[in-house]
Amino acid sequence: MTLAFVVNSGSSSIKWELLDAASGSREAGGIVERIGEGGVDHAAAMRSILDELGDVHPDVIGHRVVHGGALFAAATLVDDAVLESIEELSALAPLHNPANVAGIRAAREAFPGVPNVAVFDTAFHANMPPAAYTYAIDSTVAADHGVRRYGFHGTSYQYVSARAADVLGRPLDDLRLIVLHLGNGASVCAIKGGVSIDTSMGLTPLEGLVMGSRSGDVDAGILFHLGRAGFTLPELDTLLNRRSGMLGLAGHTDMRDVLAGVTAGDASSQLAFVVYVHRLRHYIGAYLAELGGADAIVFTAGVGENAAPVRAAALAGFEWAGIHLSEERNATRGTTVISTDVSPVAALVIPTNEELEIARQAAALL
Ligand SMILES: Nc1ncnc2c1ncn2[C@@H]1O[C@H](COP(=O)(O)OP(=O)(O)O)[C@@H](O)[C@H]1O
Ligand SMILES: CC(=O)OP(=O)(O)O
Ligand SMILES: [Mg+2]
Repeated sequence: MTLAFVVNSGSSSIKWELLDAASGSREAGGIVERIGEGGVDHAAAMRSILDELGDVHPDVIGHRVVHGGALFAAATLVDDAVLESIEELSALAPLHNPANVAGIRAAREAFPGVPNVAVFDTAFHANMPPAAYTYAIDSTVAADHGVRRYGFHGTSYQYVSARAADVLGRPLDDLRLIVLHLGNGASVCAIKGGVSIDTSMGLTPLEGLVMGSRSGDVDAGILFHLGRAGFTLPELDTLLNRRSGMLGLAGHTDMRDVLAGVTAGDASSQLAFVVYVHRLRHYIGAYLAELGGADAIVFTAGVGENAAPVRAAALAGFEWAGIHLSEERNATRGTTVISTDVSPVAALVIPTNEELEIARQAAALL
């Protein structure tokens, strides 16, 4: 048994678990939400988690670190130099990396001598081809400032793609998968033989899909237009990262509220829903082209695992590509295979487990 303490620190929450990395058996766990509201910061949240944890002796501590930049292509044992690099990458992920650094500092202090491992969201995408990760801007400016596409949610993609191969009973090496990680932050990944060949998030976790409060893809010209109208840089950052997406369109970040609004006939919720789905379909089509067809389309994370109407709308009319959804299976909670028996492309719902994947990768470095 390898007892792992896992800290999954997001922009506004910390999920934690104490588990056996070998068996996956969970000893304790919890979540602190709404960090940043009411004076609670990530350091205070970590102190309350450590209090709740009490007198335990983990063999290893695994941390989700969102941005590893071009420096980290795999999970890494944390020393002072690594911690400093993660801190320097905060410029590329200001909502996430400072929280990850605070979590690592608190864990080192609470458990002296226990190894800490950083597991990066970006690592899974480290082998994307240049055609997918290069922005067509002045190459000197891009090189000087680390401006390229990195991609995120990689720990989730790694876990879910391996599970998809289990479900399909085929080796991951042979599979073309389109995985949609639809949480509060959301992205999609084209995975060929277990390798990410493209993903919708870019330099930061802002690009791509419509999210709870993030816009996803927009014309960069919008920034100049609003800048000339007097918006400051921090205001533009807040606008696109915190006041856009479903919140900006419908007044709710939570898909449950948007779906309730759709049912109640609320016009702004209906618009938010069709914009959200339109973007999903855009990427499914693009990744079908990039992969040369798919063996499975996989839904995961809060929205992907729970919102049947989103899955149905995302895959409607894709029969031409061999995707045949079973309405009945899709509507039945807890069903893994939601395509029909004759569908050439499988549609799957696979709950993600970033904590278990982090525990395994952390334990593997001991
Ligand atoms: N039953 C449900 N129906 C629709 N959406 C849901 C349901 N349960 C959760 N969600 C959505 O999942 C989101 C959270 O997903 P999660 O993967 O936990 O996100 P994150 O890790 O980014 O916080 C919520 O914002 C909510 O919109
Ligand atoms: C990278 C990212 O968007 O993370 P989250 O979904 O936890 O906000
Ligand atoms: Mg998440």
